[in-house]
Amino acid sequence: MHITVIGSGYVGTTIAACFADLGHDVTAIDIDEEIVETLNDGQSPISEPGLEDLLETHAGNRLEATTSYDAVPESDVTFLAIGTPSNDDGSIDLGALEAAAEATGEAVADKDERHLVVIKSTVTPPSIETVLEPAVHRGADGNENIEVGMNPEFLREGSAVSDFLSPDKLVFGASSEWGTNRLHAVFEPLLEDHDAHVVETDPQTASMIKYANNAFLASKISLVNDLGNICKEFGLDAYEVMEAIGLDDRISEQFLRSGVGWGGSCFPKDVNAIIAAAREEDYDPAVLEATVEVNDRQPERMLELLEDHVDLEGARIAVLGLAFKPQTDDIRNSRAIPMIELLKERGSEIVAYDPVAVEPMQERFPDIEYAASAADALDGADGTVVVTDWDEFATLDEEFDTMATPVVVDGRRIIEPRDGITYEGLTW
Ligand SMILES: NC(=O)c1ccc[n+]([C@@H]2O[C@H](COP(=O)([O-])OP(=O)(O)OC[C@H]3O[C@@H](n4cnc5c(N)ncnc54)[C@H](O)[C@@H]3O)[C@@H](O)[C@H]2O)c1
Ligand SMILES: O=c1ccn([C@@H]2O[C@H](COP(=O)(O)OP(=O)(O)O[C@H]3O[C@H](CO)[C@@H](O)[C@H](O)[C@H]3O)[C@@H](O)[C@H]2O)c(=O)[nH]1
Repeated sequence: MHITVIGSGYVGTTIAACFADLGHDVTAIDIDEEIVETLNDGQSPISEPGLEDLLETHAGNRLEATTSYDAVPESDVTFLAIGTPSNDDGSIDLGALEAAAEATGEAVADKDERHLVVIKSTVTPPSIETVLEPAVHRGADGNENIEVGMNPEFLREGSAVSDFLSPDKLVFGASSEWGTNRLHAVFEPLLEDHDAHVVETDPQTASMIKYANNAFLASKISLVNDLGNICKEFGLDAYEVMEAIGLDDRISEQFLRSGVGWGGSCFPKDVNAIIAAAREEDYDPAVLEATVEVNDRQPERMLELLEDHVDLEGARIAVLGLAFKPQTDDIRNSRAIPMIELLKERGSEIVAYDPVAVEPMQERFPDIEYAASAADALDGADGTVVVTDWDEFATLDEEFDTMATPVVVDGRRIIEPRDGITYEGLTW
């Protein structure tokens, strides 16, 4: 099949490379010329394990990148993977996606065969029906051969390629049997090798499944954090408790790691967007609001634990970990951001370290000190907060002996407590 993928950001690049790997001919389209050039050079515009290899193999072969929409009518299916950033009230800004949807419609306005336009971006209901489908049809000038579908994406940063190529489930949102069959044809090479569940539904339900998925996972972590905070109050270990409840198949052992909370480009944006969409319908989503509230409180709780041992005014505090999770340099909504803000408010002198995410954080906080290693950050510090669970932090040991006062508050249960350091786990 020939697939066009519009938007070559995080999701677009990953799916374009993976579709090519599945044997499809792929045209990746982006308005950013630098991204297009990078892709055509067989390089990746984002850092993601395995992606560079796929691009090296398929660029100039089964994968071509361009700024032009000319390939759209020649293709069998078009995926739209454009950003849907947050507005101030938490709702999503559909502007860029709507413009791309309309331009896609224009590109297929004269097409005589049926064409499927698939929304890959995460969008709240009812926007497919109220904004995106009308934009495509407006562009296509009423051409009835054009159908709009929805295929939400569940990949995680740091494991995007393997998540895409070995999914638990695929969700095909289409408004006709033809649309569903088309999506089956796209994913057939993947389903030949992988036993994934396939959910066939309408586009609006497909868009809600994506939000329900992320809202459920974020709420699971917030619930675990709430329970973890209670465990800590009673001097109990939340990890021992969660290990036990994870043995219940109905709960599952995944996403039970309590700590400083969830960040990234998806959970915060998506939970706030579905809350805003619910409020728009005059529904008050109490559990989801509490999910956000618990998450917002965790960095403050960490500092309260630190304050039990260190007077923060003027103290030198090492922040270990700046990325929102390990294996990425992405700092979007990282818990390190509120942590640094809170430490600044308290008048601490901050020294921060991350194996890969120093540069983006320097842009966000140019006025704090950055260390070249965890050892350097700890040297002479009055206390440290561990915010990201990078493997290298698990091997820290004698580095703590160089601290002025070896107080460690661990937000990710990554440090091994031992004699000689004052250790506080956030929920254990
Ligand atoms: N990042 C993730 O892990 C992830 C996972 C699942 C779903 N999503 C969702 O997927 C969507 C895309 O996210 P992303 O992180 O890939 O976004 P992104 O911002 O990284 O990429 C969007 C790309 O679209 C391009 N673009 C903008 N307007 C265009 C136009 N008119 N024509 C062609 N290209 C255009 C931009 O130049 C950019 O390269 C969002 O809705 C997001 O919520 C993201
Ligand atoms: O037990 C856990 C698991 C995760 N986290 C935190 O949760 C956040 C998100 O982690 P993860 O889900 O691994 O990363 P993302 O790349 O944000 O992926 C989520 O968001 C994507 C974008 O929508 C979805 O496609 C994925 O399915 C969904 O997992 C990170 O800050 C983690 O530190 C915890 O605190 N405890």
